[in-house]
Amino acid sequence: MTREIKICGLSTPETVAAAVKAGASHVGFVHFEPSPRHVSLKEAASLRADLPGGVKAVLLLVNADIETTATAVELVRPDVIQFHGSETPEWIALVREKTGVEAWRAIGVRSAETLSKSARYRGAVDRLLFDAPPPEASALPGGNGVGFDWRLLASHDHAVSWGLAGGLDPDNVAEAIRATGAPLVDASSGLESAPGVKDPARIAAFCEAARTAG
Ligand SMILES: O=C(O)c1ccccc1NCC(=O)[C@H](O)[C@H](O)COP(=O)(O)O
Repeated sequence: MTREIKICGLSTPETVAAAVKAGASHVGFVHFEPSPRHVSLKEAASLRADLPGGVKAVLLLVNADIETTATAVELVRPDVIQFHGSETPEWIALVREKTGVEAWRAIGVRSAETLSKSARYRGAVDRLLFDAPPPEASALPGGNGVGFDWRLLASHDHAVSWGLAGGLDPDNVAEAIRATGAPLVDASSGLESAPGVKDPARIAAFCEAARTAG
């Protein structure tokens, strides 16, 4: 199995190029103004335009309304929309049907019950991204550099394609893969030298560690 690697929260051509060079299968662009990784739709479109064919563009939206979602798809032409708020299966299924764009839903994993309840997205999404929940009410919905108990995933019967996120970095990603068997890994803040500032060396190290994990 070729493990997929998503580098999220990219905002410059140089770091997008670093992710591509490192072998990322997906690059993520966050369109959510409170995030230090926020990019405008025009910036996301420009970054996306330079991607080679084999690397997919993931646009991160958080409870975006229909106008923003439609404009985002028209401008950015993402390969994937990652819904990272409280979006329902019905909403995601509607957007997916109307736009034809692959749909992921991030799930903040608090317990085994969270995982079992995520089955309600089956048929509405193409992938679930299991992430840590926001550490406190004031935190961002994602990109917090926080992990969760990977053991919950080891015993979960996955009904939907999935990926692992939350506090991953070059030093722990191999262990995360060994512990969960994740077919896709996703990282953001653990690859930064400062909030929103991606470090090309950490991107390369993360991709290498993920690629060579057992
Ligand atoms: O990265 C952000 O700033 C962000 C803000 C709002 C919603 C989602 C966000 N990131 C989504 C991702 O897919 C992150 O890669 C994921 O949450 C893992 O982040 P990290 O724990 O920092 O690696």
